[in-house]
Amino acid sequence: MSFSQSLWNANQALFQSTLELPFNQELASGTLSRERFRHYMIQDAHYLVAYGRALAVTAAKSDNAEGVVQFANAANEAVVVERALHGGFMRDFGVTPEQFAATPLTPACHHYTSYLLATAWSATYPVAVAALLPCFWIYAEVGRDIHARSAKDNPYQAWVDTYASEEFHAAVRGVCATVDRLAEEATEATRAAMHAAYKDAARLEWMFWDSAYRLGDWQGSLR
Ligand SMILES: Cc1ncc(CN)c(N)n1
Repeated sequence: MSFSQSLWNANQALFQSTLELPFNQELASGTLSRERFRHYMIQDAHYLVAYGRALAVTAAKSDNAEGVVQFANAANEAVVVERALHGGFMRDFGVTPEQFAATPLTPACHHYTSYLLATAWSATYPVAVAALLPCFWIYAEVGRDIHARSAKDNPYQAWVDTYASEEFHAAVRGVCATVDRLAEEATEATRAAMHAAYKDAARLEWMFWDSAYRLGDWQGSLR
C-alpha cells in the first residue's frame, strides 16, 4: 500500500463523519441555508489566502524544482481560481469587499489557518506537505461524493463542480505522488510526524464545516 493510502485509511472514520456533517448533507440536497453558506464563503475566502501563503512557503522548502512549481502553482490556484469561485458567490449573496474585509476569522478558521502557517514555516518539507494534503484530498472526495447525489438545480452546484472536477483531482494525485516519494525517503520518525500532521489537518477540515453550520463565532466579549 502506498504511504498516501495509509494516511487515507488511518483517517477513514473521520472522513466518513465529514461526509455526514449536516453542512455537507444539506450542501448535497441544496437545502443548506443561504446564511450558513454565506458564513462559510466569507471564512473560506479568508482561509484561502492563508492556505495560499502556506503553499508558497512549502514551495520554497521543496527539495527539487518540480516541487517548487507544484506548490507555487497550487498557491496560485487557491488564491486566483478558488477565490474567483467565492467572488461569484459573494456577489450573489451581496457581500461587498468592505463587508468581507470587516469580518474577522472565526475561531475555527483562525485555528486552521494558524496551524497550516505554523506548520509550513516550522516543520520539515515532508511534514508540511502532509499537513496540506487533506486540504486537497478531502475537498476532492467530498466534492465527488456530493456530485454523485447532488440535487437537481442545486444552488451550490458551482462549488460542487469545482471540487469534483478532473482538474482538482489531478492536483490531488500530484500531491499524493509527492507525499509518497517523500515518505519513501524519510525516517520512521518523519513518517510518524507526517501521519500526525495529516490527522491534525483532517480534523481541522471537519471543524471548519461544523463551525460554518453552527455559524461559529467568538463568544460575547471575545468578539
Ligand atoms: C477549509 C478548506 N479546505 C480546503 C479547501 C480546498 N482548497 C478549501 N477551499 N477550504
